[in-house]
Amino acid sequence: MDPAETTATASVLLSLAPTAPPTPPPTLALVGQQQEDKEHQAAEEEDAFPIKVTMLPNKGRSYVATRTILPQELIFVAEAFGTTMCDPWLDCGICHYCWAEIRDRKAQIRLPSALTASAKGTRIGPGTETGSKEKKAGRGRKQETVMVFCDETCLEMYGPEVAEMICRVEDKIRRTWSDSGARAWKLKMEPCKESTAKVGPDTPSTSSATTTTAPHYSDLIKQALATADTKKRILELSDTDLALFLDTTWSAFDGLISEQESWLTHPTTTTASTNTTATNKNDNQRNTRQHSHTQAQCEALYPKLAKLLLEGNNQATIAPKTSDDDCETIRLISEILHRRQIDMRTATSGMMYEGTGVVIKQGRESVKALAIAVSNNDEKLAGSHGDLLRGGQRATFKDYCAMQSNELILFRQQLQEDIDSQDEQSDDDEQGQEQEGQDTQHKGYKHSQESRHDTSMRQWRTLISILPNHLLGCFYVYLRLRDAYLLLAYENATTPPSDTPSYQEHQITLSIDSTFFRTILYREVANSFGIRDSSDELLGFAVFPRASFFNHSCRPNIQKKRRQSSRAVRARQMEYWSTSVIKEGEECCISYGDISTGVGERRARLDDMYFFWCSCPRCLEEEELESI
Ligand SMILES: C[S@@+](CC[C@H](N)C(=O)[O-])C[C@H]1O[C@@H](n2cnc3c(N)ncnc32)[C@H](O)[C@@H]1O
Repeated sequence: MDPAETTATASVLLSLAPTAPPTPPPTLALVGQQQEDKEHQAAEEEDAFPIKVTMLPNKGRSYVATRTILPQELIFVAEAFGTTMCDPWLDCGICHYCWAEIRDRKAQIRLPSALTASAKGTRIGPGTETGSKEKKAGRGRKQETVMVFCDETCLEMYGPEVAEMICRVEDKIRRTWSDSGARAWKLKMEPCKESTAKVGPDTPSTSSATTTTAPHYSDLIKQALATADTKKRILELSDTDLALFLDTTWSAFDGLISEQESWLTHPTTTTASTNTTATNKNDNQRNTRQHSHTQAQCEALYPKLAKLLLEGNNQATIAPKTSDDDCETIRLISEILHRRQIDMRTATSGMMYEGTGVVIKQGRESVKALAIAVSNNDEKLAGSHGDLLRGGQRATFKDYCAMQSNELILFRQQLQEDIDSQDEQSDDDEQGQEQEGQDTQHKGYKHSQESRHDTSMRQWRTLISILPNHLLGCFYVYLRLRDAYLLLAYENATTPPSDTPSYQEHQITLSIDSTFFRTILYREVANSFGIRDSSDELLGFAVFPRASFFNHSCRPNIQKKRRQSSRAVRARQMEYWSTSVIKEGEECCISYGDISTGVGERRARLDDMYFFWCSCPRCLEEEELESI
């Protein structure tokens, strides 16, 4: 079958929207008829989708065939919800929306410089990139953060405000965290406030509007240590207890950060406009002084916090620059956060996706609840996924949350690696820590002279010393992101309205808390797909929530292909094709990366990267052959 032909057919199938029948008068007979029509339509739609999500023993959710599938059938097309381009390829002539190499340089649009003009009325001019492989290799990359798009259509599809936001976030992420800058802010070590200011994604971090009473971080640190006070004890925790331990640890981290943030002098838009319009010289001087002081504070806060919270007895040193890998992660998280906000806006305006927004717009708590529901109730969720598929191609944040979170398994893997790599000396340290932990718990009188803050900080250091380095790396990325959002929120609050960036007009909220951060971060792990160009070079990564239910087999019956981008098909989509006859009820599997190696190597790689020991028919056969 010709791929191009089936592509078109599948698009039609996937965008199957029920044709609205003329609205009849509400008589009982017609209500019955409508019901029948609906059932008929549902049965037809069921036919259109040859796969459904189901639970399989030891494999979690998986797609299985709902009918016999013939070879070379296009099963479905998934659209990326979040993407991130590998660092060396940024600004090298790959469109950030459709991921096509930009050949027609006249149609190239660049961000952020071109955005303001384009938002007002288009400035598409000749680009400066050649798009050559030499450039792609990363040579000649400029320092400024830019995103390039084929043209206005691609920019529009990507979302100009999201693109601008990502460029601005990236500029902040790449700033150097220097000691000299950090001197401007002295962390306040006064007795802590009892009520912890919680800054959530729906509460801009510079706003003091919402404060919820949450346990104080000092209690949370104690609670985490009471759950487990050595690496080995953490490893022994059940899933539920480990989840609680991580929740408590991250909440303590949030509490420590939020307390310091709450000491900042908050800039307000009122002050900003007063500053620009005041005729009184003294007022102007006072405001300018206050602003420059606050800006210095904002710039210094997070570098200081990183030193205070991540260094200490863990012998970690804080990198002044964010690594390229971390920038890629942050770009992905930012895009997903902003897409969620667009979902919310769409839901609020009641335009599309009924149902979805009702849950999501309630904010952080709903996402937490949703994440818990997903992990506790996979079966129920699996059942509802047929609806998601039928709903159309465009994924939403709810779909993203439905993906498997790999936080616990990744944490255990990293902790085990840390333990394995410990030498005898560190084993001694561990025993020392164990002793110290017990001392902290049972012989509190030893430190009776300490202030409450000092005690908390000492206990915090004990806590981070038993966490895997990988988690400290996640803490660092989180601080970087919050730092960027704080600085941007400050800029927004102090920018005169006429210079307001478009993302502010669109009300993209600049804030994140650890619940959202973890929700996004640990679902990307083992669920994202590499995006490659025609010569198989890795350009970046994308998350396709609805494709994330394909399990792996070393003898796959489904093949994924990047949808060829053209002016007619403007999308960053992945197609899934059958490669053989698949019987009704049979599992539909893709392969996760290279399967050309031997069984041992394959299994080790899958275990390391995707956290499972492959027992597919091919692995079992090869294992048996090897044992003969
Ligand atoms: C992209 S997700 C696939 C969907 C997943 N099963 C779920 O419930 O969301 C990848 C994860 O699925 C599981 N998985 C995939 N293929 C598997 C296989 N052949 N055997 C066991 N587990 C597998 C692993 O936990 C892996 O990290």
